[in-house]
Amino acid sequence: MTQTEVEHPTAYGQPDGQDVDDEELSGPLLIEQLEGNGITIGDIKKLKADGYHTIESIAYTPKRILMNTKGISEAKAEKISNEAAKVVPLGFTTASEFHSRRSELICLTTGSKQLDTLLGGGIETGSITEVFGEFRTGKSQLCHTLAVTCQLPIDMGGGEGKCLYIDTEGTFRPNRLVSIAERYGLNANDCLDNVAYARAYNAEHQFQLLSLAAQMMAESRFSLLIVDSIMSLYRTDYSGRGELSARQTHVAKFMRTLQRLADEFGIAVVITNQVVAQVDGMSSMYNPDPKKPIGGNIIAHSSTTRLSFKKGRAETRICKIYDSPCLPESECVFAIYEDGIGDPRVEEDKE
Ligand SMILES: Nc1ncnc2c1ncn2[C@@H]1O[C@H](COP(=O)(O)OP(=O)(O)OP(=O)(O)O)[C@@H](O)[C@H]1O
Repeated sequence: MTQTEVEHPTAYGQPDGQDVDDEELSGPLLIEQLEGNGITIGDIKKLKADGYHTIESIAYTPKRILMNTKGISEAKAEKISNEAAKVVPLGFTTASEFHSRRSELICLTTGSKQLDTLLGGGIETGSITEVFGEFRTGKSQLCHTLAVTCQLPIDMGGGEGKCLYIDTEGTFRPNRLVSIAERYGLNANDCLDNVAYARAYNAEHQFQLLSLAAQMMAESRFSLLIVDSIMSLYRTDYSGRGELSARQTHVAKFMRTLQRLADEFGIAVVITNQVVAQVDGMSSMYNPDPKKPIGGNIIAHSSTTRLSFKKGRAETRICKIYDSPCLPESECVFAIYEDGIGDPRVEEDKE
């Protein structure tokens, strides 16, 4: 994506601010561009109804899954897939080309310099970051802060995009965004307008919301998708032991779709997760307070970066890198304030 110069801290899409020039952003390719060569507008409508809004989404999906769309035959799926593969690069690239693409990756600031440093710049776009920890460890507070910072100009640690917020526990509080927006000098109303909020009521609904999300992302620039929290509805909707396998299949489908959205739209995906006591003997022998995130291997393997949050003294919290493809297992201290996540203040700062 081309970096857009923004002189003042203005929320994305603000009429009075220097707006993002859509022409400058090399965004995803809309699925409508596939029309022709035997692919009709009717086929495109059918795919859109199933949540495919970009050529990237087609290119990243196996043919047999495309065939699950009503009215798409095997031959048609083959044709659509081949056409998508002509425009979306799916082959090998050199490590240096990949390295230069990665160095252009945008990171969203968490509000805390120490936490950003720990994360190698902030929350990475194009991948899934999972934040887990006990209640009141600041998971939702981080989500609220990111919902604002993702709107900031890139040179201020933002992603110049809107935020999509899926709330499964009813803990979203827009008034928290107002104080965080003020901290960054953003207009609070514009900031709130740039957050698309949905309350998910059951696991099926949580999944359906991703289809709507894809449609919205194809229409305007988003830089962040939050799911707070990922497993809570699964825990209530699939409560019996016998339902575990069905639950994990559904969770896998949900996570795959999240990753597809991250790839397709270059957005950061942040999910929060709860923890349960770890019961196996070995871990409790070496760890006095063994807690592990829920969701098993499916969540573990589909989250790119996994962060563990713990309570510290007063407003402080500790973040530990639990799993990352490129970051060491280190930790840092951050704090929760009225104006969002920040660095712990020394005594004289507080007065
Ligand atoms: N306006 C505020 N100013 C300062 N601290 C706040 C404010 N609002 C909430 N907090 C602090 O944030 C903490 C709650 O964090 P958060 O809501 O992120 O928890 P969580 O990790 O999401 O837990 P849960 O699983 O219960 O949702 C509390 O300790 C609370 O004191």
